[in-house]
Amino acid sequence: MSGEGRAVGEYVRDGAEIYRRSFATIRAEADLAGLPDDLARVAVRMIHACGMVDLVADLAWSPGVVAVARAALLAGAPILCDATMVASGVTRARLPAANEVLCTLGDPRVPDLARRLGTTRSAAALELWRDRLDGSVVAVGNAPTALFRLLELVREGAGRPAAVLGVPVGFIGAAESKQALAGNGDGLPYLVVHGRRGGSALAAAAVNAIASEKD
Ligand SMILES: C/C1=C2N=C(/C=C3N=C(/C(C)=C4\N[C@@](C)([C@@H]5N=C1[C@](C)(CCC(=O)O)[C@H]5CC(=O)O)[C@@](C)(CC(=O)O)[C@@H]4CCC(=O)O)[C@@](C)(CC(=O)O)[C@@H]\3CCC(=O)O)C(C)(C)[C@@H]/2CCC(=O)O
Repeated sequence: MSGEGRAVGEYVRDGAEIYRRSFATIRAEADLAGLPDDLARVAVRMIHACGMVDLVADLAWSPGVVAVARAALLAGAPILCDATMVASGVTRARLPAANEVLCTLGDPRVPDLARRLGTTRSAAALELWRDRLDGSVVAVGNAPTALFRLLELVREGAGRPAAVLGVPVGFIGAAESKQALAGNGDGLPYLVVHGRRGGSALAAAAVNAIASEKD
């Protein structure tokens, strides 16, 4: 009923305290026991971005992926993002080497490329990654077709990312693209959330956690 319930004034206003309590709640409720320590930190931040403590059950990763991705960022690797939403979510102040954060989806050449290649704009945008792919950290949060295309590019020898954070969301191709990444026979380091769940916020949260040792 309107006018009843908690008074509007009673809520936590201290940002640091909100983060502290959130992370404590996640650590109390999520089953992080099976995760390496560095990945547990990443998982906490990803759960923080989506509110689902059971996300851990769908995580899959290649051994050492967090260390590999962090080393690449420390060495100045660019972060290649499928969606501007992912790129916008990356906290620049956390990046260890003022890393470039690149999303080519809005490039004016992309609509024509997509028509010519008969694919989505998200996948066509990766054609403009060719000279940046080697040693990069790739974050796919939205588009399954981008993740599929990335794997094709790697197969074609276009370049080899240092690590791929593959968490596209959705119903058509999302689960399959993540299975393809996790099953890649190219030894490409990866982190995925299997199934339909994912999203730009999760991809950005993973980058933010890997980028900095601060919570
Ligand atoms: C099929 C697509 C899906 N999009 C999803 C969810 C969201 N997408 C948003 C927005 C704003 C954008 N999505 C595009 C990437 C657009 N989405 C697609 C495509 C049609 C194909 C991608 C694919 O299947 O691989 C794609 C267009 C394309 O040709 O590539 C976007 C570019 C469309 C546009 O506005 O131009 C745009 C991204 C903009 C950017 O950030 O750079 C949503 C915010 C939806 C909304 O607008 O309401 C939402 C965001 C989800 C997120 O966390 O990222 C799905 C569900 C992922 C879906 C793919 C799978 C499916 O089952 O449908």
